[in-house]
Amino acid sequence: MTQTIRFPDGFLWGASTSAYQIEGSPLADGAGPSIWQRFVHTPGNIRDGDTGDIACDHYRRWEQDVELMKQIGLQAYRFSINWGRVLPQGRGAVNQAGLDFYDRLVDRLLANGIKPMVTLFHWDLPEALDNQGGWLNRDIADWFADYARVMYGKLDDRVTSWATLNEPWVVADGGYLHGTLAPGHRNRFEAPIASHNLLRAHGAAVKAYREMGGKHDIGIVVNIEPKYPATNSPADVDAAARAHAYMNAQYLDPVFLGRYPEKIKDVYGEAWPEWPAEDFELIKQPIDFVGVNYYTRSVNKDDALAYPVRATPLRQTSATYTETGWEVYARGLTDTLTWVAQRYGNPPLYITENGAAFFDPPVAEGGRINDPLRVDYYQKHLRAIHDAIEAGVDMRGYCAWSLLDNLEWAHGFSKRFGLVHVNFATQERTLKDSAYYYRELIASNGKVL
Ligand SMILES: OC[C@@H]1[C@@H](O)[C@H](O)[C@@H](O)c2[nH]c(CCc3ccccc3)c[n+]21
Repeated sequence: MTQTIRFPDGFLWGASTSAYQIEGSPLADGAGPSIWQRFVHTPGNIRDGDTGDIACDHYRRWEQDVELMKQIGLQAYRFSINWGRVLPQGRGAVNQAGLDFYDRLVDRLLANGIKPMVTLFHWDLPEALDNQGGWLNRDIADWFADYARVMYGKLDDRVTSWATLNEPWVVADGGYLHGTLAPGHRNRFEAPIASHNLLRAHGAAVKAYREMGGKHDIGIVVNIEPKYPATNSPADVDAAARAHAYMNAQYLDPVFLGRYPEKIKDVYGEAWPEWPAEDFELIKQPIDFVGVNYYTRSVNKDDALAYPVRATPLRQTSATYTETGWEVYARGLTDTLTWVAQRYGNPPLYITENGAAFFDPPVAEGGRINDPLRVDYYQKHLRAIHDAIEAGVDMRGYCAWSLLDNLEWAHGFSKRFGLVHVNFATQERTLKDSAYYYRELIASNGKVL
């Protein structure tokens, strides 16, 4: 007999997107290009040569998309601001049309009883700043704080949830170490510098918010993937510890503890710089919540050749895998949430992303899209969140990734995470079965689990 699951009163149910993945119109109405403009138009970087030139055409179809959110019954909508739409050169002159787009979107969300949850940076760095060194230039902390002040000034009278960064680990690892994401650098000496400056920029934006008298919530969004050792051999245990330090602790330790995990030096070796002490005073500005993006776990084996963590994830024979090659392992979410709670003093937590790409059947007669594997994924992971709540974790809300099928970065449009199917040829939207399931979940505050 499964017990009746109850989520806390006021638990917030939402869905997430990001600007470059859904908006399209990257240069419309005075917007300045981001580093993704050059990256996607460089042959070989994106599967099938897909780009964000149109994506979900959300820049023009945003009113229809808010209607979809209302149809699903979303209580919140997490989205990001395209920095270059608002500040075409990344600094200095404001592009009023860009600011107006987000202003109108926020008003329409609120008119529909949907809480806007704004992320200031979701990987689309203005090209003009990248031309000045981007995340490798220590001045970017000030550039980011200046941009943040523009957004606070325009929207803080209505936006009550701010996140500075989305997943600094992915930006450093993908953009500067492995080169799989914009700006496509492959340099083990650059990666820690970019990562550190991302955290400095986070701190500078939080400090700016407090200094302007901001009274709402501000936090950071990090991806966390729990790392389990393949065996209990010291070599594998240490490999998992290195992988954990690199992807997980490297970000929340500076923010909450004002220092990096000791293990990170073992990961980077000679590539790890010494940091000025005052940087940590900036990085560890008190925040109001942590956004956790959870998708999967990894089981790690010691592997001297696997740079930089010297650990290789092992495929789990009896597990289900998603289209992005991620194991479905909901227990890892409970473990992740209890780890964050215990290590950092039980801060308020939101799941800001959780979801899966599975092959979806074409739209059936009557417009139904049967996606049972995605429904199962959500059911398992929401039960795992409930287990964490029972263990005392301060869970405040959940945002599914994603509202819409969208541009899955280097995967192009080939990986569909949406609750809503998008026909990219016609831009027709169709709610998948998982959207109807999510609607029931929201309406019952999780009771249908
Ligand atoms: O891959 C699905 C989503 C992306 O579409 C989001 O933009 C991004 O925030 C996001 N992060 C993760 C987990 C971290 C990760 C990203 C890319 C590659 C491997 C792990 C998964 N996702």
